[in-house]
Amino acid sequence: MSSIISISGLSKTYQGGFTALKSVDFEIEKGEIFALLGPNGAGKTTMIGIICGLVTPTTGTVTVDGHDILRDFRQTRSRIGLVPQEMSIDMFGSVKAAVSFSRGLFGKAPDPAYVEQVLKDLSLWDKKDSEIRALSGGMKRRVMIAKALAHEPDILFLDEPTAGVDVELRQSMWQVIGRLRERGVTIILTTHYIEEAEQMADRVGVINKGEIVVVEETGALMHKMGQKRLTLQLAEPLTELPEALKADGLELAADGTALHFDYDTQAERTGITTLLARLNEAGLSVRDLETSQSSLEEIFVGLVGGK
Ligand SMILES: Nc1ncnc2c1ncn2[C@@H]1O[C@H](COP(=O)(O)OP(=O)(O)OP(=O)(O)O)[C@@H](O)[C@H]1O
Repeated sequence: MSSIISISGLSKTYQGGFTALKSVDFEIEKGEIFALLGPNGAGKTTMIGIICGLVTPTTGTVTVDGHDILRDFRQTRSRIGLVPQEMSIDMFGSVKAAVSFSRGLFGKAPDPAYVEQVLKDLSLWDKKDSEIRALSGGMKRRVMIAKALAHEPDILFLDEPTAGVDVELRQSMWQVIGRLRERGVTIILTTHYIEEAEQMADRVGVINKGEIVVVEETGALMHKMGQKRLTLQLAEPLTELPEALKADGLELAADGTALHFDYDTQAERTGITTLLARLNEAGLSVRDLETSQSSLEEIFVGLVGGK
C-alpha cells in the first residue's frame, strides 16, 4: 500500500490561543477506509478542515499524493470530496441539477453519464428530478455525498456521516461507503460511533485533545489492545468466593454459577494456567469455559478515559 495523504508535525492554534491539534503525524493509505475516532472537541473537524484547505495550519505539512496542500491548493483540493458535518445544501432545485452544479464548481466539463452513475450508486436515480427540499433527511445526506463526488475526487472525507440517523439508514450509508471503496475511492470518516469504525474501517486513528493516541489496523487494534475475559462455568454454584481464591483477580457472577477472569492478551503470562491449578487446589470443578474479547468501545474508553 502507498500513502495518499501524509501529515507531519501538524498543529493548529486558533486565534484566541486554543490549541486544537498538537503536532500530529500519520499517513492515509490509498484506497483504505480510515476512521478518525474521538470525543467531542478532539480536533477531528479541524484536521479535515486543514486537509481540505478550509483551516490554515499553524505548523506542519500535509501532502496529498505528494503535493503540498498550501502550495498546490487547487490541485490537491480537486482530488478531494468533502461531506461536511452540518447539512450545507441548497434546498432549491433538483437533485441532478445540484450535483451537476457542484461538478461545474471544480471547472469540470459536464458529464451526464458520470452524474448518472453517482446518483445510481447512491440510490438517488429515481429522485433525480425531485426538489431537494422535498426529500427525507436521509436522502438529503445522500445528496450531500453525491455533490461531494460530483467532480470525481479519489479521496472522500465524511465528517460524521451517520450522526443522528436511524439504524436502518446508517446501515445503508455503510453500504454506500463500501461500494465507493470498491471503486477505489479512499475514504476518511470521522465518527463517535465505535461500532461504525469497527464495522467499516480498515484502520482506526484515535484522536483525543488534539493528539493522535493510536493508529492501527482495526482488527489488530482490537486484538492488541483488547483485554479478554475468561468465564468459567462452575459445576456447583457458589454463594461467595472461597477465601483461598480472593487474591486471584476472580469475580463471582451474581448468580454464583460462573467465575470471571480478565487478562491481557499481550502479557507475557496470562495467568490462566496458574488460575486453573488454583481452582483445582480449592476443590472447584469447572463445567465449561469460554473467552470473549473486549469491543473497540471498551478499548477506546480505556485509551481516552484516563486523560
Ligand atoms: N474557529 C475556531 N476558533 C476557536 N476554537 C475553535 C474553532 N474551531 C474549533 N475550535 C476548538 O477546537 C477544538 C477542536 O474542535 P473540532 O471541531 O476540531 O473537534 P471535533 O473533534 O471535530 O469535535 P466534534 O466531535 O464535536 O465535532 C474544540 O475545542 C473547538 O472548540
